[in-house]
Parts: sequence; C-alpha cells; structure tokens
Amino acid sequence: MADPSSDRPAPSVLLDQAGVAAVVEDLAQRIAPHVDDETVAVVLLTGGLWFAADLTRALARQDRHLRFDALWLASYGDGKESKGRIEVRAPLQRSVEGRKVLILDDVFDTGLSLAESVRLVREAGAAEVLTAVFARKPWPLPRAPEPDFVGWEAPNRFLVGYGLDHGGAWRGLPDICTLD
Ligand SMILES: O=P(O)(O)OC[C@H]1O[C@H](OP(=O)(O)OP(=O)(O)O)[C@H](O)[C@@H]1O
Ligand SMILES: Nc1nc2[nH]cnc2c(=O)[nH]1
Repeated sequence: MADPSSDRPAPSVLLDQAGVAAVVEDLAQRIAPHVDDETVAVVLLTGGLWFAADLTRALARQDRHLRFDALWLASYGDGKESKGRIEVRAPLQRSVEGRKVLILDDVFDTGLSLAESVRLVREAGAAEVLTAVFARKPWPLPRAPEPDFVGWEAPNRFLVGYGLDHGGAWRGLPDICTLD
C-alpha cells in the first residue's frame, strides 16, 4: 500500500472497511430517533466528508432524510499535531436559524474543532445542536465538550484513511489505518 514514489511508511489497518460500515450502521440506528427531515447535517470539511456521505445514506435507509450543509474548518494543517487554533475557511451556505443541527466529523481529538463548530452553529441561530464523530481519540479528561454520538474509540495513534489525511494523502483509504 506504500506510495512507491516516496519513502512514506505503509499504513497498517486498525479498522477494516467492514468494521467501518458496521460502526456507521450502529451510529445511524442510535442517531435516527433524535433527527428528522428538518434536521440539518453539517459536515466539517474536509475529513468529515467520507463519514458524512456514509452516515446520511445510512440514515436515509432508516427513513431519515436530513438536509445537508458544510463548514470548512482547519486545525491541523498538514502536520500531525493540532495547531491549537481553528481557522474558518468557508461558512455555512444556508440558514440554520431555528433548526436542529447534527454536526458530523471524522475524529474527535482535542475537541477544539467540534467546540468551535458548535459555537459557530449556535451563533448562526440553530435551535439545537447535536454532534457525532466517527472516531474518538483517548485524551486526559476532561476536555472540550464530548460528542453526543461516538462511533469508534480509537487508540492513541495517528490515523489515516476514511477521510483522515497526512498532508492531503490517504483520505480515500476505505480502512482506518495508522502510519506510526
Ligand atoms: O479534535 P481536534 O483536535 O480539533 O481534531 C479533530 C479535527 O482534526 C482534523 O481536521 P483538520 O483540521 O486536520 O482538517 P481536515 O478536516 O482537512 O483534515 C479532523 O478532521 C477533525 O476535524
Ligand atoms: N489525520 C489525522 N487527523 C487528526 N486530527 C486529530 N487526530 C487526527 C489523526 O489521528 N489523524
């Protein structure tokens, strides 16, 4: 799986694509009772796209047809460490005033990205904000407000695949892998 044109290490699989699919289906079953067709799913770009695409389709199979929007935030840049501050690269496209919003992201680590997105969505007038992440990294507690829904408890490793990148690479891997 290594890129032959570089000396990047080969990713090793932590959760394969069947495991990813099972986590998403389980999350959809847990989330479905809390959302309806007026709820706006807000994906945090870029990494959350793969999870959001799968989760919204899993919710549709449960007859929940959510609206969809995106917030483009960046905290990690191309490195393996959080920069400790969040940059807003693109705001919401439509009003969420008075609506329930379900924020979706691939991974919860320091919690800064999710906390900032909750703040932005509340500031935009959302009536209620729920949060769901595919993976949660271990971290000394307490940290920023925990997500309402967590799919998979990840080990304390640097993850790639299923939206998670290293310098823009590896997002399209269907498995969740680690580089370290
Ligand atoms: O809990 P935190 O410490 O804030 O980390 C989690 C965030 O870090 C990654 O995003 P990144 O800023 O790297 O942008 P990306 O979505 O483009 O990968 C990831 O997609 C989460 O949004
Ligand atoms: N790619 C990637 N981004 C992250 N953001 C927070 N934790 C991680 C991680 O393990 N991998």
